[in-house]
Amino acid sequence: MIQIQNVSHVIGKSPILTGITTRIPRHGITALIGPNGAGKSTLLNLIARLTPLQSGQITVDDVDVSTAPTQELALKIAVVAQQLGVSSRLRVRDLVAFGRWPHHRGRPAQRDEDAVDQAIAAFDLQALQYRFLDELSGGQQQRAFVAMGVVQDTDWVLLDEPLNNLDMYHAKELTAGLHAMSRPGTERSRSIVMVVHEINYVAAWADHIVALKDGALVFSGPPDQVLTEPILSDLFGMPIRVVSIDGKPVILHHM
Ligand SMILES: Nc1ncnc2c1ncn2[C@@H]1O[C@H](COP(=O)(O)OP(=O)(O)OP(=O)(O)O)[C@@H](O)[C@H]1O
Repeated sequence: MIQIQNVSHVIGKSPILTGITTRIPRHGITALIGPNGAGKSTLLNLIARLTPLQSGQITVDDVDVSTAPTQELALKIAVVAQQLGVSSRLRVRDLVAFGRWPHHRGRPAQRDEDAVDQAIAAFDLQALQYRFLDELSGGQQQRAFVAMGVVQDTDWVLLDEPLNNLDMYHAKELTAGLHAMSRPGTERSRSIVMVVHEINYVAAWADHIVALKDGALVFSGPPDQVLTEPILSDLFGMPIRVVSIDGKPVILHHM
């Protein structure tokens, strides 16, 4: 479980997050939702210690992220931050293999190569694995970065907008793949925390939702409690309808 206790964050004099207290359950997919600028990426980066915590406390399975040794954290949490342009002449396979670094610390063994092979296959990257990253489309790059996060073989995988740039087929394949690997009871069950804007993917695949607005926690809980017309309309400041098709919620927001 991730426990977030009274976390606040400021940049300069601007409050970015205020007094966030919530829990993210082990296993399953947790979606961080909310409008642009709500503080979702900031919270994800604080959990992963990409941004130093200013106040409050965050523990991941009882490990305090502020004080945990880097190696311990790297074996517990993988993070795929938003990709803001890739300039490097790095091949896809080399990028994915970076995810194994916390395990081999510079001396890759056969099991590391096997893990890289598996991740490359799982994210449909075989045909692209020897291409340079700057020769890929945005969606192909996105899949390579997610594969690098998953190959790290951690209990927790944090992803910032992993569906960015993906076509419908690959968005569904990626989400279904993350969902499968997060089921409790499977051999290597991960807990996935991801920032998602595509609200119908949240409705279809999330097990738990954390909703933020203006740096504050608006709601957290299971989808059937959060994905309601009043909560979503208030969260995004627009009229939103929730209908049921084949017993599943479908969110209409474009009319
Ligand atoms: N380096 C920075 N300097 C100043 N303000 C920042 C900085 N980084 C982020 N912010 C501000 O912090 C707030 C939260 O940003 P954050 O990226 O966490 O939001 P978000 O919910 O992930 O948004 P989005 O959906 O647009 O990705 C925003 O108002 C943003 O402008």
